[in-house]
Amino acid sequence: MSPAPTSPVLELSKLTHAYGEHPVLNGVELAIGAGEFVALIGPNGSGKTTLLKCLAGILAPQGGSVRIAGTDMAADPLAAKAALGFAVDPVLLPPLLTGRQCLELFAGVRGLPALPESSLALARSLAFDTWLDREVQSYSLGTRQKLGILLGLVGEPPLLVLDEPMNGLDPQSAFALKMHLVGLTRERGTAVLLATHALEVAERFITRATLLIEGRLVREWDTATLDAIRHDPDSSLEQVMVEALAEHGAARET
Ligand SMILES: Nc1ncnc2c1ncn2[C@@H]1O[C@H](COP(=O)(O)OP(=O)(O)OP(=O)(O)O)[C@@H](O)[C@H]1O
Repeated sequence: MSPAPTSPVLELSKLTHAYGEHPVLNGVELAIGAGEFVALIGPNGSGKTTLLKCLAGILAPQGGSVRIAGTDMAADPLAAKAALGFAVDPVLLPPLLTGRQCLELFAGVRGLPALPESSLALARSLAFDTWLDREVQSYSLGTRQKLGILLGLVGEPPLLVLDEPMNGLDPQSAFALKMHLVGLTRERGTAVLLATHALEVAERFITRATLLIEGRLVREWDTATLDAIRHDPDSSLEQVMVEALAEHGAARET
C-alpha cells in the first residue's frame, strides 16, 4: 500500500501583490512538502523578497492565499506564523538587547519555557556564542545576520523561510548553516524555502529549484533533474538557469 499523501507544509495559491501601480507577484502557485529543501531563484527585482514577505505575513498579499501547515494566513495569522521560522532582518534587531535576550524573547513568543539547546548548539556552530551576552549595537553586520537567522530558527518550526541567508557570513559559518539546514530537512522533516543567487552553493544540497521571473514561477527542477545535473561534469545549475533565463528573455521579445 502506498503511504498516505501528506498535505504540504506551505501552499501558495494565485498569490498576487503590487506596490502601487507596479505589479510584482502575478499569481504565484507553490507547494512545499515536509523534508523538501527548495531554492527560490530569480533575477534582481523578480519579486523573491516580496514573495517571502507575503508568505511570512509581513506584507498582506492583494490576492490569493498562503497556507502554512494547513492554516490559512489571512484567517488565523498567529497559528500560521507559529509554524513558520523567518530570519529577522538585521536592521530590525533591537540595538540595546543582547543576543541572548532577543533569543529568549523569541522562545517565549513560541511558548517555550527556556531557550532551547538547539539554538545554543547552532549559536556555537556559527561562532555566535561569544556574542550571546553582548548588546546587538556592538555587532558587525555578519554577526547581526547570524542573530537574525538564529531567531528565525528558534524552536525549529516545520517551515523555514530564508532570504539570502549566506550573504555576509564567513565561509565556516555559511557551511555550518547549510549543514544545519540539511540536517533539519533530513532528520526532522523541516521544509525549507531559500531565496538565493548562490547557485553553485544551492546546487549541492537542495531537493528542488524554482525560477521566479516577473512575479511568476516559470520553471522548476525536481530532485531527479538536479541529480542528473550534479552527475553531468559538463553541466551545472548555474548554466541551466542562465539558459532558462535566456529562453525566457527570448520568449518575451517575440
Ligand atoms: N517597498 C517597495 N515599494 C515599491 N516597490 C518595491 C518595494 N519593494 C520592492 N519593490 C519593487 O518590487 C520589485 C521586486 O522587488 P523584490 O525585492 O521583491 O525583488 P527580488 O527578486 O528580491 O530582488 P533581488 O534579487 O534584487 O533582491 C522590484 O521592482 C522592486 O523595485
